[in-house]
Amino acid sequence: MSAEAERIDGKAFAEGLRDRVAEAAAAFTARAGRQPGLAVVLVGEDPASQVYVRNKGRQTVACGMASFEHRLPADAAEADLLALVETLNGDPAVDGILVQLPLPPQMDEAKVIAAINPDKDVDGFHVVNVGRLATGLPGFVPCTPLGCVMLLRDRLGSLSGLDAVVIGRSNIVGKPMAQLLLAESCTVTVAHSRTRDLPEVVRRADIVVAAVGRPEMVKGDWLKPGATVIDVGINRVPAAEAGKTRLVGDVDYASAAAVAGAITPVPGGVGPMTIAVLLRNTIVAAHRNEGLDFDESTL
Ligand SMILES: Nc1nc2c(c(=O)[nH]1)N[C@@H](CN(C=O)c1ccc(C(=O)N[C@@H](CCC(=O)O)C(=O)O)cc1)CN2
Repeated sequence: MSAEAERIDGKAFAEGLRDRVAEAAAAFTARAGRQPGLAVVLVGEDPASQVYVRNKGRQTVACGMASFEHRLPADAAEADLLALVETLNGDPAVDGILVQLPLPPQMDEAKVIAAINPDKDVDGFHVVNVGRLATGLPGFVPCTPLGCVMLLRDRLGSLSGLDAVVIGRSNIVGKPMAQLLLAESCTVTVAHSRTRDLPEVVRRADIVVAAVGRPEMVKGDWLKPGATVIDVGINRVPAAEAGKTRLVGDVDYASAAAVAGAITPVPGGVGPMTIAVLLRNTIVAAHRNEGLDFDESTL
C-alpha cells in the first residue's frame, strides 16, 4: 500500500509570507515616510464576510500597515458604494482597495470592480488586471490563485511541462488559476460542470486544482497516483453532532490522500493564503504608487 500524501500546510506558509510582508512594510515606511495602506469595504452583514474582513484588518495592522475599514448597510445604494470607491481612489494614504464579495443583490459587482483604480486593485479583479495577467504584463493577480501557485512552486519547484487540470471556471479562481499555470508553462485543461467524463480528465493531471464549490466532489480514484492536489473549496456541511457544521473542501480528503503525492487540507490549506497574498499585493501596490523600486520575488 502507498504512503499517505504529504499535507501541504498553507497556514504555516502564509505565516512565513506575512513575516516577509512585515519586513517589507517596515522598509517601505522608512523610505516613503508613511505606512502602506489597505482599505477594505464591507457591505451588509454576511457572517463569513464579517470574519474575513475582521481578519484582513487585524493582519494588515500586525504587518505594520495602515488598515482603513469601511462598512455600509446591506440596503445601501450602489451609488453610495461607487462614491466611497471614488474617494478611496483619490486618497494618497490608500495603496490597495478591496470590496468584499459577495455584494447584496441591488449592486452590480462588475460595475463596482470597474470603478476601482486598477493600480489600487489588490484583488486583481479589474478587467485591466485580468488583461495584464492574460498578456503577461505586470499588474495584480487574484489572491487565492496566486496563493495556490506559491504552494505549488514550494512543493514542486518548476511546474514546467506538467499537466494541470483546473476544475471550475470562475473569474475569481478558475480562470486566473489557468492563466497563472499557463505562465508557469503547464499544459492546462479547464474543466467545468459540462465537462464529459470528468474523472477521466482529472486522472491525466500531475496537478489538480479543485475550485468548483461542491463538497468533497473529487474522489481518490479520480487521481493519478502521486498527483499534487490543491483544494480551493470552502463548504460548510452538517456535522455528525446535531445542529453543528464542519468545513470541507471540494476534494474528498481521505480517499484523495491515499492516492495523491501531496494535498492541501481544508481548513488550513489554501484559505489562509488568500489574506497573506492580499497583504503581499498591497506592499507591491505601495511601492508602485510611490515609484519606489522593489524586488517582488523577495516576497
Ligand atoms: N473581494 C474579495 N472577496 C472575496 C474573496 C477575495 O479574495 N476577494 N475571497 C473569498 C473570501 N476570503 C477572503 O476574502 C477568504 C476565504 C477563506 C479564508 C480562510 O482563511 N479560510 C479558512 C477557513 C475559515 C473558516 O473557518 O471559515 C481556511 O480555509 O483554512 C480567508 C479569506 C470570498 N470573497
